[in-house]
Amino acid sequence: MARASSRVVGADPVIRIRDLSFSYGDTLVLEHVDLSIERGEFVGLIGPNAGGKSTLLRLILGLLDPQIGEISVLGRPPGQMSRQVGYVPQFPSFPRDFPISVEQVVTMGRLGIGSFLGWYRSADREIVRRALSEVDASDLAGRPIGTLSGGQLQRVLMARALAGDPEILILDEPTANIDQRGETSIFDLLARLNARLTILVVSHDIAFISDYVSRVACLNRTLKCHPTTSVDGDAIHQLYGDHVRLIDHSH
Ligand SMILES: Nc1ncnc2c1ncn2[C@@H]1O[C@H](COP(=O)(O)OP(=O)(O)OP(=O)(O)O)[C@@H](O)[C@H]1O
Repeated sequence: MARASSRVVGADPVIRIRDLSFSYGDTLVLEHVDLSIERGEFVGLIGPNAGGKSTLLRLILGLLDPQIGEISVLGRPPGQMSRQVGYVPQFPSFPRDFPISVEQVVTMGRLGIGSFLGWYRSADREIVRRALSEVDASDLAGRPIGTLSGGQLQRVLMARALAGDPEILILDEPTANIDQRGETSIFDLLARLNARLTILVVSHDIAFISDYVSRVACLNRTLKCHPTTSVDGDAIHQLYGDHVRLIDHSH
């Protein structure tokens, strides 16, 4: 099993968040959040339900605008850098007979990048083929998207994000509906991708992700960062009570 990245991470923030606060109406969801993620980092974002994790991701993706504070992605406002950010959303599901193949889903990751007309077409197909191969899903290319298992679907959605040739990969609970073997295999794949991509992944499973990530950001309206070495069960229970899943994967 791959373990936390040993890459040298320099002072080159790809995501910088300063004093960010965000409310939905009267409900304050994020308060004075500061976070700087360096190029090459593999950061786990954890926290209780409704702690604001998905909201923070939406702000980083430029789908929401900060009301107070600043976010920059690769030195620019988030919405301007969407091509450089690959996103794998939470719990997607498709009806079994949804008439789109895996290859077509991954090709959507090229939308807005190349033209699908003329000579770009074969280049796009080659990139899609490579993305599927990188996530070990080449054999799924012709399958209808609705017939995949949870783990297969996650890999395909990762391929879709990779097809856009991003610098940053953001995943919202990629293993929420997957058994432990599938979870290990997805995180081994992320560890491999971390050789060339900065990764931010939301998870509830702190014990598991500690083996992979270099840093854990704990979000419960406010945010605290910990190096993985200092995150233990007691620390997490003090912060969140029983809301965060702690699983011993050593068996
Ligand atoms: N579009 C919205 N309008 C109003 N309130 C919202 C909206 N989206 C989220 N919320 C609320 O904001 C809070 C934070 O939600 P968010 O989805 O960011 O948390 P989360 O940490 O991702 O939760 P989970 O772990 O359950 O996915 C919750 O109370 C949620 O109900």
